[in-house]
Amino acid sequence: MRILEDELFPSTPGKVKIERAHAINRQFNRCFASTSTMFLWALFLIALTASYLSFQSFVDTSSKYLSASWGGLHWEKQIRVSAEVRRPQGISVLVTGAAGFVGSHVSIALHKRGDGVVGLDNFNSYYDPSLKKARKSLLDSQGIFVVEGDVNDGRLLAKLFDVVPFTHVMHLAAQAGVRYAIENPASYVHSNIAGLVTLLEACKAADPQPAIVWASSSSVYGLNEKVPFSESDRTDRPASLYAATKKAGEEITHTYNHIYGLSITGLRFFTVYGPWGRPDMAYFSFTRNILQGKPITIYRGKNRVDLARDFTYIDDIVKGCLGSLDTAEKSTGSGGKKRRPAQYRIYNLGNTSPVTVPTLVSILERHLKVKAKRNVVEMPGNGDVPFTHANISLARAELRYKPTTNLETGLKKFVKWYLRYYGYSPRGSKNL
Ligand SMILES: O=C(O)[C@H]1O[C@H](OP(=O)(O)OP(=O)(O)OC[C@H]2O[C@@H](n3ccc(=O)[nH]c3=O)[C@H](O)[C@@H]2O)[C@H](O)[C@@H](O)[C@@H]1O
Repeated sequence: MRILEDELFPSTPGKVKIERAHAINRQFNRCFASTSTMFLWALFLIALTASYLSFQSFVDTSSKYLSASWGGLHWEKQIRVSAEVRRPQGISVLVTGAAGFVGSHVSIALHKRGDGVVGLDNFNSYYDPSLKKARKSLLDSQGIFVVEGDVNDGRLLAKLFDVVPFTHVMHLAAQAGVRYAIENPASYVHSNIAGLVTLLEACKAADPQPAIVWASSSSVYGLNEKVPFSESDRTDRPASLYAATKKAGEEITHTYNHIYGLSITGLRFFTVYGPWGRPDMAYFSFTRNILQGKPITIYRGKNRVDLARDFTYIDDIVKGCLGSLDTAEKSTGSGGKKRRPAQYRIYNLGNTSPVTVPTLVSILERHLKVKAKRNVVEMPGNGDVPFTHANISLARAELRYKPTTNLETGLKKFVKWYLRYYGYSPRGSKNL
């Protein structure tokens, strides 16, 4: 091979002898012949790969189409039936995050009073999806249809508005949790910012445009120290990325209200708890650990001050959500333009009586009849704030919001549900 190379590419051009030229020629022809064979083989392989890839993408596309969890006449019929209003002056509501904690409760409350409800949920695995599926089964059993899909799916949203002229959207789908933002920041941007914008785009384009009520958070008050927190207080110092995305949501919704005339109400929820709650929250994970005899970690603030939260019971929050939907004015835009200014509101939905975390644990111990193994540590700098406390005068005046369940009573109901749901016998030992 080296000889051939030397001959074909002589170091001194023009020194190839004539008699050797034929030999070179023969070798060159042989070589060319084998190169062209290789070339043909290469072409064949490329063609084979290309056809394999296009076949693969065809299979992908068609299987996506065939296995798509939405679409089709039967699906549309289910949506229409679920969205049917069964009372005079009733509303038809698209509830995002319907298999979530607040979403499932709100959906049931709306359906019970005769409003039309269609749920949307992506059933992600931020926490045990089997709990979300169980909530969905509960909704199914009451005749509420939940579409499996993401708020980032603009096509799906457009289709839903195509099938039903929803009067309202209750937007509760979000990446929740204050401290998880350290681990997975992108999920907050994906759901709380990108997802919100996709939803607002769909609402803007819908005809008629729905009125939107959505979940902001008490965490927007961040490092605010003025208590109780009022809607007019500063919210420009968030302490976590979660809070920052909720604050961004308030600004983004304002923009859509201003430009497109969407009627928008933002609700700042204060640490909502109760039956069918979220396993990532302290009251829930404490209960699990206490029952399993595992230690719980209680964070403590600077100078050994206990952390406190304005824990708010789910039924009170549901009343606040329904009050917001009922008082929401119509959106004023169409075809991408607003005809006149539309309603824009923000409310605190809290309980107005903060309780410290150690007190929360003591209440749980009483209801569970088990002593907790307390491990008190200094609050890590991962987004927590020392306390929350809602001023609810505005919601009281305008939504007739009036919380009635204190932490003692609310946790009793939660524990009752927890023991039953997870199969504990009345004596406290697990029934599995
Ligand atoms: O009100 C809100 O804005 C927020 O309320 C909760 O956030 P958070 O108040 O942090 O609720 P938990 O995670 O249940 O924590 C409650 C308290 O327990 C403390 N904690 C939590 C976990 C733990 O292991 N130990 C512990 O002491 C926290 O520091 C906090 O003071 C929700 O998780 C957020 O989605 C919601 O937006």
